[in-house]
Amino acid sequence: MIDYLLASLVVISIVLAGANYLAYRLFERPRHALMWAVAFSLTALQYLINLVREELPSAQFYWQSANMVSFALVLFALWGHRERLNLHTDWRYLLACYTVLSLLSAVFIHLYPLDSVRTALAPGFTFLAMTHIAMVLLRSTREPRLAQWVAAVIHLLFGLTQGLSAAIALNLDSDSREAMTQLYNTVNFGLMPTLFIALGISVIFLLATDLASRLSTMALVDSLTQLNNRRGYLLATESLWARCRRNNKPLSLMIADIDYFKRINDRYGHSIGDRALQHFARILRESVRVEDALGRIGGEEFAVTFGEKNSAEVEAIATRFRAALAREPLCYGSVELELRASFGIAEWQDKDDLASLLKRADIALYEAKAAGRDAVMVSGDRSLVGMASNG
Ligand SMILES: Nc1nc2c(ncn2[C@@H]2O[C@H](COP(=O)(O)OP(=O)(O)OP(=O)(O)O)[C@@H](O)[C@H]2O)c(=O)[nH]1
Repeated sequence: MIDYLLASLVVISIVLAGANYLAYRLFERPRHALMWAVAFSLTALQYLINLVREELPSAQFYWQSANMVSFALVLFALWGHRERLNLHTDWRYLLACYTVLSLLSAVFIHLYPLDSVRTALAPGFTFLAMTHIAMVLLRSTREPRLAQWVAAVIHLLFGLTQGLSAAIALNLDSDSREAMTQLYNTVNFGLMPTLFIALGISVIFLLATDLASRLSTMALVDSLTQLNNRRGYLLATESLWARCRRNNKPLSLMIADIDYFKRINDRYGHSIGDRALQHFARILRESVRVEDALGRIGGEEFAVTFGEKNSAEVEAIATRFRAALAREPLCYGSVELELRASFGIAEWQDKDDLASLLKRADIALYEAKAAGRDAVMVSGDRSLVGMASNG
């Protein structure tokens, strides 16, 4: 019966290792997925060692190998979680931890054979590591929170079961050895497999939700400048718009378009053109507040929506931004490029919807370009009247 259970756990561990490895290969190669793949492979090995226990050369060999594999798999699992949350982990510290634990295990198997300690070492360490994982997951501010909370609770439950195993194991050398062995087996083979499977699923759930949130970010963010793309910008603007409307506050929109950008591409090549876009985006980001909605809405066209600001205030921001552009030319190798841009600004009026506001800012931009470029134009009442009647 126990052999069947162990064989199933070997297969399940291999499946979980494969799923993690696939996640690693198929999507941007996150290192933590690879570490978890190694951890689950080692878990498969550990269950296999248990399965073929009788065939091994000696009990000491069984205990030492089972313990060493167990320490390694737990360390890889922990490392993977820390890596996923961008927490610095010194591998030398992990190696030192592994060496000390393996030596301790050897001492209690060979030098001072103590059933209780050699049995308790692995679950005791797993308890500490799982508690640590649960804590870092709970403290993490990374999205998605729900998947992390689920994983934290399961890791904590798994850790507590391991802690219970360790506590029972520490009493193995007492008078009630038989009862303790029975209790130890009940926890290990009754409770642990279910929690182990739940833990494996929670890790896959973490990878899947990470992937989903990465994909939705990619759908809203421009990969070149890391600003919102047009869709992301419109979404951000809609929520800003709703807030300003609710609070009866002004809202203004600015479109900025780099002048003669085609010439930069033609003269210096596309990669310098890309750098110019990144340079422009960085200065623009630094010129606005985090709460403003900012995005790259076309090739060399950027837009910012300012909550609680009227057009005169935004005009002043545009002027400051132009000065920053002049102060900070793009320097790349021998190339030194001073970027210039034209700006169209429109302030929200009662009859505006987002499309008409954007259109008015666009018309003002067109006027700035027509007036010779490197200029800021604010949408006037005349165009406002025209837009409002359009719609
Ligand atoms: N390097 C680079 N170029 C891009 C990208 N997206 C669009 N472009 C180029 O941007 C240029 C835009 O050219 P135009 O629309 O004529 O604008 P312009 O030369 O800035 O002229 P004005 O706006 O009238 O001052 C085109 O040559 C596009 O190929 C990009 O992601 N990277």
